[in-house]
Amino acid sequence: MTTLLTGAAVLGGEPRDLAIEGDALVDPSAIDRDRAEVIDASGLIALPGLVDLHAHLRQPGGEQAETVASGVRAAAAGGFTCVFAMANTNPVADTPAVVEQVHRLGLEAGLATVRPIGAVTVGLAGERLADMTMLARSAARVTVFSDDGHCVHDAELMRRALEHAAALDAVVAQHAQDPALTRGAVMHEGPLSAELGLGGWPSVAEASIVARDAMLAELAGARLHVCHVSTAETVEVVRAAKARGVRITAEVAPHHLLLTEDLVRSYDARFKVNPPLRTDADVRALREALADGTIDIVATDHAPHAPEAKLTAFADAAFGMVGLETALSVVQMAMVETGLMDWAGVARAMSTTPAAIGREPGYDAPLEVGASAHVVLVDPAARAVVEERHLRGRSANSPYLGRELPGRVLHVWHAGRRTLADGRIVTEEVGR
Ligand SMILES: NC(=O)N[C@@H](CC(=O)O)C(=O)O
Ligand SMILES: [Zn+2]
Ligand SMILES: [Zn+2]
Repeated sequence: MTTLLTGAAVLGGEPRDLAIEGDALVDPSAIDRDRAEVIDASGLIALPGLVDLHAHLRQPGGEQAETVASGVRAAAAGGFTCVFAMANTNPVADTPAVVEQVHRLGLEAGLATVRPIGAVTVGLAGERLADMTMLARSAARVTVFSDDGHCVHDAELMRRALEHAAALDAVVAQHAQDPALTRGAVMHEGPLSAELGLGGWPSVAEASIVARDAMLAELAGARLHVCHVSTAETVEVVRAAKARGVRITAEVAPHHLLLTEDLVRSYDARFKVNPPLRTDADVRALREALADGTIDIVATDHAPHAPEAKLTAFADAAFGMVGLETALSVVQMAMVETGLMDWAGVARAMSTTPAAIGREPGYDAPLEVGASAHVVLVDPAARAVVEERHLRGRSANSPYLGRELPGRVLHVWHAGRRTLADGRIVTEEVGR
């Protein structure tokens, strides 16, 4: 079966045709056009399948909020063809049994590749290292390790984790949050937290851990990845570490590129996230850092929560927001429509580079003939108010409900198989 996509602006550039045959992109001039399914892609932008290095799929243990199967539906709806699943499940993904279970659930669900992230420490307790070598050598071939949700706070443990990771060509993804500086913290620390009477999370609690970890990574000769950078101070630390030649990469979550702390005035727990929404100055610094490459990638930190976890007082509610379905639209709004980044830059930040960090093959030659057919067609001119029915995962804790966002993901192919058609999930994929 051959599919011909005609006239798409490939990576936002000049319109040309793309052809998908089997699991690969082939030369459109070399196919039998009479036997191909033709999709008119004029006016649409073709991007490579998006890769999310940071999503919470909640299975095992949190199935009321999300499952691997529901998570990949949200992923496909958002244009993602590969999702790295965070380790803070119950049980924690600190053994081959758990990472292999998540990996297998991903294969059963289809729609996208699911790559389990392994825990750094047993039970995410920060006391002793998980058997990282066993996780890397398991059938799930773990390449990213993270205690996300918790900071690996003990410097000696972090040093050893980085040394193990270096030996495995893996990366440690740190949730940078000094626990002592953030006790009781539920929002950004500043005049607004004082006014609202809510515990404050100071920027230094993030930047200080990143500074320490950059030095440890340099010492270990290891790769360090910084999860969800949220402040201007952290951007400066990452910039300085890169200038020194430290092997450091960093991600920003879409919500930190668009939303600010004033939303917390509503006391609506949809706006409660860790790290918290920050200030306008932070948003500006994060956008500039993503545009200039100081921040390498966008990762969703998709964090679904059941309604009960959010329908409480702000201080008691769970941290986290869903983000797979809306990520590309938010990046279009914050980066492309502001002129800070072109679509080729978006493809780098949301596909090529996260795949390279996670050692996921098939994304290094986006949309070139011979490459794996991970393809997304986006209508950049569409605009829509986000409603619950647009969210395909199990949870609806989106900060964008009721807000208009640009862009619509229309079609997705994962390794040549259609996973989204006219914005609808192609369910034949499920169960293959
Ligand atoms: N981001 C969040 O606010 N929450 C995440 C944990 C995390 O990413 O730190 C979660 O697992 O719910
Ligand atoms: Zn985190
Ligand atoms: Zn997270």
